[in-house]
Amino acid sequence: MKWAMVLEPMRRWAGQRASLGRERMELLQPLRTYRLMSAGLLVTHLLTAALPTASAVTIGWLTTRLAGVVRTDADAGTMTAPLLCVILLMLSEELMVACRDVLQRVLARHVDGRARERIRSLVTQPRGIVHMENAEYLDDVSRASAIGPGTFRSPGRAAVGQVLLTFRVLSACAAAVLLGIHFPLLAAGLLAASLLMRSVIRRQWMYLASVMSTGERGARRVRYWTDVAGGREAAKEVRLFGLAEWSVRRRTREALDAADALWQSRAQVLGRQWWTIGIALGSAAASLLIPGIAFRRGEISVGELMTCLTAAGVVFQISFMGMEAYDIEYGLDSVKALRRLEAQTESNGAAVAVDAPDSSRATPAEIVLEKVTFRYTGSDRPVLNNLDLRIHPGEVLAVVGHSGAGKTTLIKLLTGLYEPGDGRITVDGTDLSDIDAEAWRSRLTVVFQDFNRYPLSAAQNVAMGAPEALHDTTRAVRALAQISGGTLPASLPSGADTVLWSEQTGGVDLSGGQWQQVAVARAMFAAWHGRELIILDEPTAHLDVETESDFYQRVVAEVRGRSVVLISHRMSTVRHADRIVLLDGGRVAESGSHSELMAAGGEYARLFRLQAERFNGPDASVAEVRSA
Ligand SMILES: Nc1ncnc2c1ncn2[C@@H]1O[C@H](COP(=O)(O)OP(=O)(O)OP(=O)(O)O)[C@@H](O)[C@H]1O
Repeated sequence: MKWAMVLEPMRRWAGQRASLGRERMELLQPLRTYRLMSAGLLVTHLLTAALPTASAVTIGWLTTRLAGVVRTDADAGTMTAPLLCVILLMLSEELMVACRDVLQRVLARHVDGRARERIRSLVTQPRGIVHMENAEYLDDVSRASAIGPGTFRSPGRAAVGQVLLTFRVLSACAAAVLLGIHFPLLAAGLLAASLLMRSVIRRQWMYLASVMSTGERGARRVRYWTDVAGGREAAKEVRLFGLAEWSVRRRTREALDAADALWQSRAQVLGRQWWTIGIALGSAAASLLIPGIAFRRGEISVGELMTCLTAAGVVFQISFMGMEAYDIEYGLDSVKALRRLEAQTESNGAAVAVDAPDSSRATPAEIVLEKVTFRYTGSDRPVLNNLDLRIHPGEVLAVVGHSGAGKTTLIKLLTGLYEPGDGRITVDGTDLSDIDAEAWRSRLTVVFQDFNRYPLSAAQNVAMGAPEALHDTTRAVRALAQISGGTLPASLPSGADTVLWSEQTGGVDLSGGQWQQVAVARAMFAAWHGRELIILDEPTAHLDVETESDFYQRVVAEVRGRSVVLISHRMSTVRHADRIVLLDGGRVAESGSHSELMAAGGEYARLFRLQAERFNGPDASVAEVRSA
């Protein structure tokens, strides 16, 4: 029992050391890619580690000669050789440090560049993005991507920092051996005390680094409120609603809250410094007194005294945390976050590619949703619940339903951005999860409600619908003209070449409706470039009545032959669809053509009448309903 009490902490300590060693070795892995530079770095390190010990010996030699000159009137020329050696060693040390620093910087940049590339490929992976809305995932993206010059997390600086630290320890050990020739106990004690001090300070910094790491979410909130308080996006509402002062106060409060935990931990760490100060004072006193007393007693010469004092100084230096220690701790945080992102991406399951992009298909695929259930992370309520839906090849399917019914979620499942929790989606009988995500994406196009607005020309903004055909400006302009009845390109200062970004000279910003025309033109352009499934989420929400009334002829008829999924709250937009489904309670509650659903007199008919009444009054509604 007693043995167990002693052995258990030792076992735990050994386990911690081993895992620390593994983590540190992992930091060095990326350096293997740059063998030549890494070899150069090792050479400069070896020399900079050996030079302080050599300097200690030479300073002792010089002091002995100096004492000889002073005491015995010996020829001053005897000092020339040791003096030259000291100067040469000092210059070499400076030169080596300069070379080492340059190599370190270049290597760190290379490693960071690779890490950034890896993060980019992970966060832009084509499949399964539901985890991206996870706060933990976003924390890890922030931790992993805050790298490079000017930021404190850098796997590159951590790697070169680890090499530097190893050589600093080696240099301290070499100096301890030199000191140990005369004072073995002092050398062993000083080395142990210096390493202990370093370990205590390191633990404190690790603790602070972990507090900083958990502050990512707070930092994101501060960035958000900074944008609200001073950014362009929120400027209109902030000024109109008189929110300027309030938003600045809110930002300040968020910033103080975010900093609070760190300040408290810093105060805690500072309060515990007496420990390290005590060890430092004891070590310094022993390093000066023991050789000093030995010299007074005549046990060592003045040269040996100088050698011992210089060597003790080199050993003692290891107790100080250089910048490399912070680089290691913070960089390690970034490396661990990257590993977690990799694990998360793998757990999302990279699909086996069984299908190739095929834009030359004669008919679009049949898409079937079988008993699909989906709930968002952290929510018990399924948004889609045992949903069955078949999208026939080439049909125009309208999806309607109340706000929050799950229409946009359905799109994200169809496009493979999300994966069903239960049930499955098949494309011509093949499970969507078995189809290569990128190949599937190349067969469809989507206009989301919050589509992207690129700071590019109008034509390029349209052509982003089929990036492989960015050069095809003719069709991009045609799509834009088609959706706007020719008005949009004509109204722009440089036509379709006008950059849609007011911050660029000659650039302009568009109205909400004009932007929507660009987005819909993007879908048409994509259809002309072989996309077989066209998904439009509220494509007419911002369009004027005239453009909306022509929407079907201008857009849907134009992409006939492809399957179209059309989501809209505007019944006038959806009524011409081949089939309309109404989502309710996570399932398809009604399905049929406009006239079938009107005849059935269900929820769709009620919603249609309600909208018709609003536009035309109750009488017109009756006429509209009859004619439907
Ligand atoms: N990222 C998310 N995390 C958690 N819940 C979400 C998320 N996105 C949507 N939801 C929830 O899922 C439900 C369905 O949302 P969805 O956007 O699919 O509805 P919708 O039918 O498209 O609504 P609308 O017609 O207003 O666009 C809503 O209750 C919404 O709160």
